[in-house]
Amino acid sequence: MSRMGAAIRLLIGIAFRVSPWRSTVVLLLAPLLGAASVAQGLALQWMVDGALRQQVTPLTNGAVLLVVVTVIIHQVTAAAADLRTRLQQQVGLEFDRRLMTFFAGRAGLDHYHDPAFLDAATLLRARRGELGNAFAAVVENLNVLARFVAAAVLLVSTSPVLALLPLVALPLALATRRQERLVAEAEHETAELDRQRRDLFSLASDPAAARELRLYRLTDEIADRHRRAFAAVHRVRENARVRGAVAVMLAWTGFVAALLGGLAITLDGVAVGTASPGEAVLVVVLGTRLTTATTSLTQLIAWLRRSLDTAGLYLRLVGERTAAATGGDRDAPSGDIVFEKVSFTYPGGSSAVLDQVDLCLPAGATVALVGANGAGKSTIVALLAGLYQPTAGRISIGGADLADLPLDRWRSRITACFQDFCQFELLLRETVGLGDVRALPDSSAVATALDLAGAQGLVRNLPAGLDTQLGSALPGGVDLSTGQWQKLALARARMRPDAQLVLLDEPAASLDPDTEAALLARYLHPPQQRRTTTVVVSHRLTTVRAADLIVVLDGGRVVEQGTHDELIEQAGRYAEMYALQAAAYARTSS
Ligand SMILES: Nc1ncnc2c1ncn2[C@@H]1O[C@H](COP(=O)(O)OP(=O)(O)OP(=O)(O)O)[C@@H](O)[C@H]1O
Repeated sequence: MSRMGAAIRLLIGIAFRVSPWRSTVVLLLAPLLGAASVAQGLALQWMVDGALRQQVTPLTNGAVLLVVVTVIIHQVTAAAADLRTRLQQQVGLEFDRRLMTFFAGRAGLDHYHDPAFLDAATLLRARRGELGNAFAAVVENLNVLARFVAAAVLLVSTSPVLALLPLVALPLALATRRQERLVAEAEHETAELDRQRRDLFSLASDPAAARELRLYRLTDEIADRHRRAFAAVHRVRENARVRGAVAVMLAWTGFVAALLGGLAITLDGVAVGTASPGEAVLVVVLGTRLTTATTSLTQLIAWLRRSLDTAGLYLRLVGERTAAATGGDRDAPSGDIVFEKVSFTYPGGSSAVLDQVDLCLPAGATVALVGANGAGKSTIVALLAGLYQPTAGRISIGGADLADLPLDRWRSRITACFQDFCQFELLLRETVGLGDVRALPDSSAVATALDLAGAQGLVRNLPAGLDTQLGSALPGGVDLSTGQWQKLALARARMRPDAQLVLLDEPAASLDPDTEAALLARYLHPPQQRRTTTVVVSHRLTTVRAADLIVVLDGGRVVEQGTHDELIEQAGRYAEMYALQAAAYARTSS
């Protein structure tokens, strides 16, 4: 109940924040309209009794009341619905804004490893449209509640026994509530399977997978898995719906029986003269109203419950995981970046992928991280970017613990080209300029960044130069090769020329050898600029041999480090890998 209360408070709070006056009007009008509709029954009672007793005053009063109430209800309902729809959209928009900030604004990536988070996030993404409607559900329920109360009050004035009639709706409401709860539980229970089903759908419709799906003829296999996942999800959810429906049906039977009983009592009263024919009309009208109100109530309660469940999901997801504090304005001091006994296990992982790493990245140096697949190179890059926190040990920058530095400030001092860089399908100038949002409108900064990344030639060949729309799915959009996208990602990383730390994770994986050589020459033999520390992850040892420091990782440990010459001299792991690569290169080029 307290969760429901919190969800209602959240919805009403947001509505008042986005539009106080609309919220006030909508929340006041809903119960007023509900109560006013019952007055139509009263008007009919006056008219019938007035006509039978041949009294003009009650007849006229009844007629006037009926006309006025009907017109007011009609006009005001239309206006209130308009206001409510607009408010509903505003509330939905506010939830979308909050969710985007929540998902994209979280400091690290830990939550993406948490299955419970992923399930809740998938459910919330799929049902987020309901958050705006949830406010409407609250309003409509207020309206129906007012109709019930007003009907009960009027029925008491006729016969106290009849006042019990609205109470018969209670089991119906409870049964409907139970059905919704069962369905919601089934949805939570099957959330993971449903997420897998959606992933399969995305896989089948994702252009990135299109080639392999066709080549390996996987479409049927994927469709089959999707169908099986759907059937399993549907079975559980349908089962819950049917179990709930049985109770709802029984409650309806009870309600209809009570309604007929109430009518019989009143008609009996008319027959023996203890009730007027007008009162019988009132009971018929209110009984009909009660039936329609109950029908709406069952639907509305279902709607309300589901909406509140979605709002509760939002509260659980967002409320319990407030974004890590990134406040403060302390910059990282300049100086060496030092790993002291750093160990790391991915959230939910069972074994350490970095094991007591001791490492010094000298300020201003270019450091190459090399090693076999899975050695831990990208994990070191992720820790340096503050995307994860070490499980043990500490990373310091110029002596200051990275864990104590405001993450936003630290991130503003670094720049990166990640292994799985993002293909922002925007105007080319924006795709690059996003590397420093403040400089986004600055064409010369974008041009310099492109130049530094060796991507000016690419821009010259595009129809609208910097203003070319990227992404073939967009009208007039141009798609690029993976290597060209990578050049733009590298240019993006050049938008912060005064960065303290540059992270390049396989920056040349998609580049041709000439471009790669030219690119790495810029990083490995930087001009006078020695304030920037550069970390390059690469498998191509011939291209990183000029680095100031080469760090060899194996199984999450640093096994060797030194300059190229020193490592060759040591005749260890690096020398062995280097010799193998050089021999392979000599074979392929001869
Ligand atoms: N997101 C993740 N969740 C869980 N484990 C991960 C994740 N990313 C990497 N790992 C594990 O951490 C280990 C180190 O991975 P990492 O990506 O750092 O290696 P790498 O040296 O960069 O490899 P590669 O050369 O293949 O890019 C691997 O064993 C991998 O299975």
